[in-house]
Amino acid sequence: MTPMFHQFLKICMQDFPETLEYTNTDGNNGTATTTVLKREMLFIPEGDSNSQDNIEIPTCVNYRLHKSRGNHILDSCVQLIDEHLGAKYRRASRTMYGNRKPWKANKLAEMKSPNLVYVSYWDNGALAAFASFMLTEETGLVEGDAAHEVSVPVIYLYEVHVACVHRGHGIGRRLLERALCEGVARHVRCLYEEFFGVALTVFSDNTRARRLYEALGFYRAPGSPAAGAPTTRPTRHGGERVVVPRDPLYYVYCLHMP
Ligand SMILES: CC(=O)SCCNC(=O)CCNC(=O)[C@H](O)C(C)(C)COP(=O)(O)OP(=O)(O)OC[C@H]1O[C@@H](n2cnc3c(N)ncnc32)[C@H](O)[C@@H]1OP(=O)(O)O
Repeated sequence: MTPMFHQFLKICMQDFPETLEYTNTDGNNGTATTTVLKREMLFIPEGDSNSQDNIEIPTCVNYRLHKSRGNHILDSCVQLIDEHLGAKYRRASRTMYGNRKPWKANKLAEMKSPNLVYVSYWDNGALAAFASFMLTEETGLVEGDAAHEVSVPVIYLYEVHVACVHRGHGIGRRLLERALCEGVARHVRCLYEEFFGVALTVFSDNTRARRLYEALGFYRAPGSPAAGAPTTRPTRHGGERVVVPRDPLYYVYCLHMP
């Protein structure tokens, strides 16, 4: 494990709260109930279980050393992704991953990429929410870089999901805004002069998630896929028809934190 990754994990443990709470008030009788979600963190280390770099980090599950717990967390995460976006992934898998394997096999392989960090929150043993991300390098984010070749250090958000029963209580916003952007990314910014900020990929038709990202200041990255400009085509009767190109499958969003 590199000292940088170790430091990154420490920052994540500091900035993501150990519990998340929200209160629900019953509209009929005014009774308030508080739900407390408990944090569990997981990271995917580089190398195998025999690697000397494989160290125990208190309160953060090392996937290679605790495979059974790690697989339980990953399986719960992929199940939540399936509930929320399974239909989209089924349609898009071949284009996104360039093979004919079932999307879940592709997704699980991606989810085990070294240096991914998972921050999950649990409600009595059931996964309530999670975010997964990686400190990595990415191109296509820098304005004015016409060839989209400049590579910058960035926190890439792979997934953020809140189970339906826990939605609309500010959990998504708290995880992204307070913990990831104002917390982790700001702290990483202090370590890295050239650190860019946060980036992510979102299906273009996922309007709810896009609205949340845009509300937090994310914008379409310069190198993101984009719909082309509308064009006109002559009709058989000598008129003109406007052709509006379809949205791309996904957009890349980013948040620059100078
Ligand atoms: C990189 C990626 O992972 S892209 C994929 C993103 N994830 C998904 O699409 C999975 C399915 N969706 C979800 O899990 C959730 O809806 C999330 C993560 C997008 C948002 O989580 P929530 O905890 O519900 O969000 P939260 O309560 O913080 O509300 C955030 C915003 O969503 C909007 N919102 C909240 N409730 C609703 C609702 N019922 N209908 C529409 N919009 C709503 C509001 O605009 C809110 O903004 P505000 O904070 O200014 O009021």
